[in-house]
Amino acid sequence: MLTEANDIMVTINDTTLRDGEQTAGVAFSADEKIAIAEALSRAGVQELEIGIPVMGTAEIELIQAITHLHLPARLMAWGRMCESDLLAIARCNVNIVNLSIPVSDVQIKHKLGRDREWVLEQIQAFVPRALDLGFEVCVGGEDASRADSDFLLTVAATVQQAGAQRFRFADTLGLLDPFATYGRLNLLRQEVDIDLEMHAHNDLGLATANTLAAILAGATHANTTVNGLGERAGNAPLEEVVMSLRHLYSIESNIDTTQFPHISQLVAAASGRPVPVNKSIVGDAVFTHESGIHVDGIIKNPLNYEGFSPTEVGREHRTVLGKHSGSHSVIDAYAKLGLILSELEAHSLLNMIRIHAILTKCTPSVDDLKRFYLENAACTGMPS
Ligand SMILES: CC(=O)SCCNC(=O)CCNC(=O)[C@H](O)C(C)(C)COP(=O)(O)OP(=O)(O)OC[C@H]1O[C@@H](n2cnc3c(N)ncnc32)[C@H](O)[C@@H]1OP(=O)(O)O
Ligand SMILES: O=C(O)CCC(=O)C(=O)O
Repeated sequence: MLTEANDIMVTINDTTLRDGEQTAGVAFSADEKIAIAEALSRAGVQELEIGIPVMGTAEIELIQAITHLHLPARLMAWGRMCESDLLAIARCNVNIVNLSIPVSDVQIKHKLGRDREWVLEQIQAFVPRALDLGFEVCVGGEDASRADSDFLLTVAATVQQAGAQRFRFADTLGLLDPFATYGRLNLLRQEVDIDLEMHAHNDLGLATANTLAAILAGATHANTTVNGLGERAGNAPLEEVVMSLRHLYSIESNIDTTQFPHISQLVAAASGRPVPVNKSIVGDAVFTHESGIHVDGIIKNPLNYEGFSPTEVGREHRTVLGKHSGSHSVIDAYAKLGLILSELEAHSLLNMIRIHAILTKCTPSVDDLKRFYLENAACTGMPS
């Protein structure tokens, strides 16, 4: 049975600075990492996964630079569940350590050359050691979506018995759909009492949907990245998960969503990965309307064509003229220039606007509109 959505509390753990930076070709500078961490924390993101200490001294220094900011956000470092990574993490002042271990047979055998028993022994050995170092411990189940179902439950039970506070379910290859995600997380929820975190990848375009499904099934934490940055097709975008939770399920993450455009631009610039114009929530064009019927509806009442107000995410509606405009759009656009049109003038100008849009594939500028007005007046002999 579905959990009652309004009883659900979700903690966002944003991994832009870990999995986000793993995007091929992306490397943040120290200043960029600090600026992103500050912006996310200022917006109210509760947890940040900020790096991989075993990468070396430079990375540890960067992680330490962020811990020294004493941000309100709780900080997590990532490592493999092995000696070298735990020793490196021990040099960092983070609150939470994520110790990652493959849990699918394919990775246990073909990546590590080990067996299931070894995985359970590692968990039993390393979780207490990380706890002794004073960290809150999350065990990252890499490739959990391809793990044998019964073994995954044994892993989760072992994680709980070992004393860890959280198990991260990683759909490492982005292979699940929301129904399978719900089923997997629901079984885990019944097996253990510890926190569960969903880490989704977007290879099939389902990262947000799978993250929501995991939360409805009882996941307490959602791993996200700004703009959906991350390995290959990326992770679940922060802005999509937060807005979907709010608008689909009335689950409030207490994040200042008006900060999304700023954070998105910051990450886009630092990563060199521009935001597609049609990217939900933060794309440049997602609150821009051209179609005549839509613009007419928006002019009459924005509720006609908005699922949520763009002001909620620090944006505003924009209407433009083009091939699909109607006469109301034209009258409105000219009124904004102080020119009151008759119906007849609006229709003539609409024809000129359509021709312009077809020839140039651009919306007309203010200068174009003024020129069309004068040309139309000259043709019809009307006073301009
Ligand atoms: C799904 C994920 O996103 S996991 C996170 C992936 N992120 C990254 O890899 C980014 C940072 N990585 C790095 O800087 C480097 O890969 C390091 C420092 C972690 C390791 O570097 P190297 O020691 O040179 O090893 P390399 O990366 O070539 O190979 C990975 C090794 O880790 C092992 N490994 C992988 N996962 C685990 C694990 N959870 N526990 C233990 N060992 C692991 C592999 O088996 C391999 O070791 P092997 O040669 O003994 O088989
Ligand atoms: O094990 C983890 O913490 C998750 C690692 C990861 O990024 C993934 O599996 O996609």
